[in-house]
Amino acid sequence: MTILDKIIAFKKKEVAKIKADVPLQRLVESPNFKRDPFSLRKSLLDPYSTGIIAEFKRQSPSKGIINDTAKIEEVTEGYLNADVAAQSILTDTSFFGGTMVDLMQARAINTSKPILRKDFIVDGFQIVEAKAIGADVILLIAACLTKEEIKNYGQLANDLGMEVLYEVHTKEDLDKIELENKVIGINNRNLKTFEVDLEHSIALASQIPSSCVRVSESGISDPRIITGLKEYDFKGFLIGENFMKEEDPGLACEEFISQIR
Ligand SMILES: O=P(O)(O)OC[C@@H](O)[C@@H](O)c1c[nH]c2ccccc12
Repeated sequence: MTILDKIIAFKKKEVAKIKADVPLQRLVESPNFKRDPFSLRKSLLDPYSTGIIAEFKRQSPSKGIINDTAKIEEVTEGYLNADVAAQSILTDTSFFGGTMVDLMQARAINTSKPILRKDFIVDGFQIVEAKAIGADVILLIAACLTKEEIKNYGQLANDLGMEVLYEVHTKEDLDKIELENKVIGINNRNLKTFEVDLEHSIALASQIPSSCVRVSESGISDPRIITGLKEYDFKGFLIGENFMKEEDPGLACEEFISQIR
């Protein structure tokens, strides 16, 4: 059993429990439900966009604790000051140490840029929940969903006015998605082995139609990597640990961005 299988099995139980406790109606009545989500696609395609999607991540199964003192409000302010294209916030608690409250607190401060709810979506309920906590974008990880689930969950997110970042790591993942006009994130990290390989991502990028917006995720720690990835038409760059490992992630992000302008 891989760690990804373990996470998904755990997630399914967790969601079943929350679903039994929280009526959908309560989510729909949340004030965030009325806001018009920001578009990740638009933000990444803006000619002045830095393309950086900066993540708030306290820990991960592969790295253990990354930062257990950073405050979501301060990091959000720092990332916005640094001029990120979007924020990504882990809401999984058991494996990544994030919470839905983190996202809600970030939303209260972030009134201009898209927020991605980074979690393992295994049920439509989590998509409604994402909207209720103030997310603009959800992540759908192709490796842990069927073709039908990807289509249905993508449709549900769009019906709620949200966008989807479709995450792939292999050609099989890509084959499960109706690719046209989608925002596709190539995860440089294999979620089954934790191995990071940028070359693999670049090779996979050639299989993605030009109507898609390409995002490169994970293991990016050097501004020169961004320059290289731009040559392969990547428009978004999802960076977590490289910022979060610093005491002041917002400042680290600002310094990074000053080197790619
Ligand atoms: O910290 P990194 O190596 O910069 O990676 C960020 C992000 O890509 C990574 O956290 C991630 C990518 N896909 C995921 C799916 C679930 C949880 C986390 C992730």
